[in-house]
Amino acid sequence: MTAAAVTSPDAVTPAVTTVALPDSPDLLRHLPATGALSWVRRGEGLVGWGEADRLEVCGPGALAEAAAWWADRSADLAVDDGIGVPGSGPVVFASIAFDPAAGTSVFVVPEVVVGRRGGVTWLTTTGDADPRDVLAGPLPLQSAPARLRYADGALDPASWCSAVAAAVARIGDGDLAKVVLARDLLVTADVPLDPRRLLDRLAARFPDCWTFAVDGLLGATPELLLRRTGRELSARVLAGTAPRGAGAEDDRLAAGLLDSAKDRAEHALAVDSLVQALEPYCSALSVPEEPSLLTLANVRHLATDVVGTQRRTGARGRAGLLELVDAVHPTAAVCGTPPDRAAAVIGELEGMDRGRYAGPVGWLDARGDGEFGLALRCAQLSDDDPATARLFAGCGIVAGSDPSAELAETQSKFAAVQAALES
Ligand SMILES: C=C(O[C@H]1C=CC=C(C(=O)O)[C@@H]1O)C(=O)O
Repeated sequence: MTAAAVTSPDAVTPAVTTVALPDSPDLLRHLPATGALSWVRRGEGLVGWGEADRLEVCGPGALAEAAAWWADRSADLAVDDGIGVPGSGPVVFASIAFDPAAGTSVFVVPEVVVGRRGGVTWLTTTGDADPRDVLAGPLPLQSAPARLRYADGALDPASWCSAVAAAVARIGDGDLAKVVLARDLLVTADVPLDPRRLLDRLAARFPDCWTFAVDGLLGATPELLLRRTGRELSARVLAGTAPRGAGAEDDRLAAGLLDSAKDRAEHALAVDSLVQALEPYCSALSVPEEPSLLTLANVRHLATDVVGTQRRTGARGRAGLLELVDAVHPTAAVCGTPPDRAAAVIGELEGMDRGRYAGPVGWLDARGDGEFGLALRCAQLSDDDPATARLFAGCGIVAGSDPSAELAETQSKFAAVQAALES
């Protein structure tokens, strides 16, 4: 069966030009009020806007279809790239559904991109895009909403805790080893939400995360699903979370996370799922034996940075980034172990459509380099009402998980976007 795709009707083959820009330390401030595209960490990355081309795709084979579409489109472009680094020249931003066979994945080729890497800043334009707005300098942000109202999403807290208890019982019965259960929270502001303000606040509070935006899904994710630079592949796997505390309590919580057998088991399943999927594509793969701690403003995670080299020959050596993403997603950081049983339990117990939450999000260039994170700590802005959004947070459930502790963990994770909305 082929995937159902919606593309721009009369795509032409425009010219793509990349030129150096004077240093521009705050990429996010260049974004216009609507249509923000972003992948920024510590002031480097890419922002974009406008749509030179777009693909929406859904169904079995969706990512293979998207890869063929991008190969076809990018091969046709007349490219003048005076910079020649990953992310310069033609790029496509992507936000892939958690389940690409059932949900819609979105690919956007911007008209304008501003990028920064290793202190070098550039501007890429496609077709007749007019870059004068960029060169005019950063735009002011709108003021924060005076009032925000929160409402339960699909499940209220008590029902979600029952779902966690049911998952723990399934794990106890031996049906599966781990499942990631998520919940959503609805937010309504007294004024339209300003995506630029949200991105600005997220980037300031979460410098170690990737601040992303594609087609109204905005967030700051700490988890790198897969980066490809030439034949080098890298990932940051996260699973196992502790709250932050004040003073000595914070140190105690950090030590407790590193020592927690439950969190280590939950983490190991996530690392194993990535490694097993990536290994066939690699001639070398380096996986630290012990996880490290990643400390964020709201939570701490167990983290493992994996680095590999893609095979030089054979079909797997030629696999593009989207094929690799298709192979590794969903890891047990967002789905579970074994993945098919975990996906069934998610469908049965979560009571909501994840959409693009917990799906791969990032960018890809015409050389095949790119970066994909997992869309976590994020908000889906509503198409219908610009003052409302849906926030998401999930937790890995394993043997011994306590529903009320998992509920508290979702609240700590929601706090990332809530703080950005409120400041
Ligand atoms: C599914 C989420 O987080 C994942 C990533 C890091 C830690 C996780 C955990 O400890 O449960 C989750 O696996 C989320 O933030 O919505």
